Amino acid sequence: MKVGLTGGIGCGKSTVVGLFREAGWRTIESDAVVRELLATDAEVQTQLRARWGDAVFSEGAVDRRAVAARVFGDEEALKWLEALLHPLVRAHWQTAIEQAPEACWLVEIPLLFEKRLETLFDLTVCVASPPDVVKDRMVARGYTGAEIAQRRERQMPLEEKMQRADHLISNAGSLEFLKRQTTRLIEQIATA
Ligand SMILES: CC(C)(COP(=O)(O)OP(=O)(O)OC[C@H]1O[C@@H](n2cnc3c(N)ncnc32)[C@H](O)[C@@H]1O)[C@@H](O)C(=O)NCCC(=O)NCCS
Ligand SMILES: Nc1ncnc2c1ncn2[C@@H]1O[C@H](COP(=O)(O)OP(=O)(O)OP(=O)(O)O)[C@@H](O)[C@H]1O
Repeated sequence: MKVGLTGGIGCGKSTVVGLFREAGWRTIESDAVVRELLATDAEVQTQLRARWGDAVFSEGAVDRRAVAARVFGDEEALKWLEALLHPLVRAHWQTAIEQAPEACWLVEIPLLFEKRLETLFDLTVCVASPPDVVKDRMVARGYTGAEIAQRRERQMPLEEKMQRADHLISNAGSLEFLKRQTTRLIEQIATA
């Protein structure tokens, strides 16, 4: 079973991934794979340095905030970064799944529908939170309102993701509420 998980920025994707993992699922988070590539992949770092120089490095490591400032307001720059990273991210999760194709896999992909990857999965799940709730949670994590808005503008509207997904999880309330729905969904998938 292969499930693709998506949702808007800060809607709770990573939290849902953690709940599936606790339930014994194998999980992959695209955002975490990207962070790993930026932190450790020499070729990716060489490409970033060739494009933006030392301005996107801090003490030898990629400065993600500096990269974000360059790409989220510049469509061409974002396209370039996506072309560099997306094939590597996709190869990462496809290779992992190939090694245990019969296992239950949950793959978190923020741009699941934007990049038309949904056909690669048996089921899709969207986790959704209202914009004001997202803002409070993301500001608490150090993002500014402008940074959140810029990322959101680069994504399909959340309502459309919700309509396209096979299952919806509402993360408008407490963590307990989120956990109850996710547990119920995991049971439903297991017995389907
Ligand atoms: C620009 C980068 C360095 C900023 O890193 P940062 O740690 O601040 O953000 P993080 O990676 O945790 O992403 C946070 C959220 O931003 C949104 N986001 C990230 N990349 C994109 C994108 N290409 N388009 C739209 N939204 C995006 C997602 O909702 C994501 O969950 C990083 O997001 C990046 O390299 N993005 C390009 C690769 C990509 O498309 N990743 C997302 C799916 S594979
Ligand atoms: N129901 C909730 N109640 C309180 N805090 C929550 C709840 N759900 C998520 N959070 C917190 O909100 C923040 C965003 O959640 P999470 O990281 O799971 O979202 P995400 O969709 O993966 O975010 P991103 O788009 O940045 O990758 C985190 O700090 C998380 O701990």
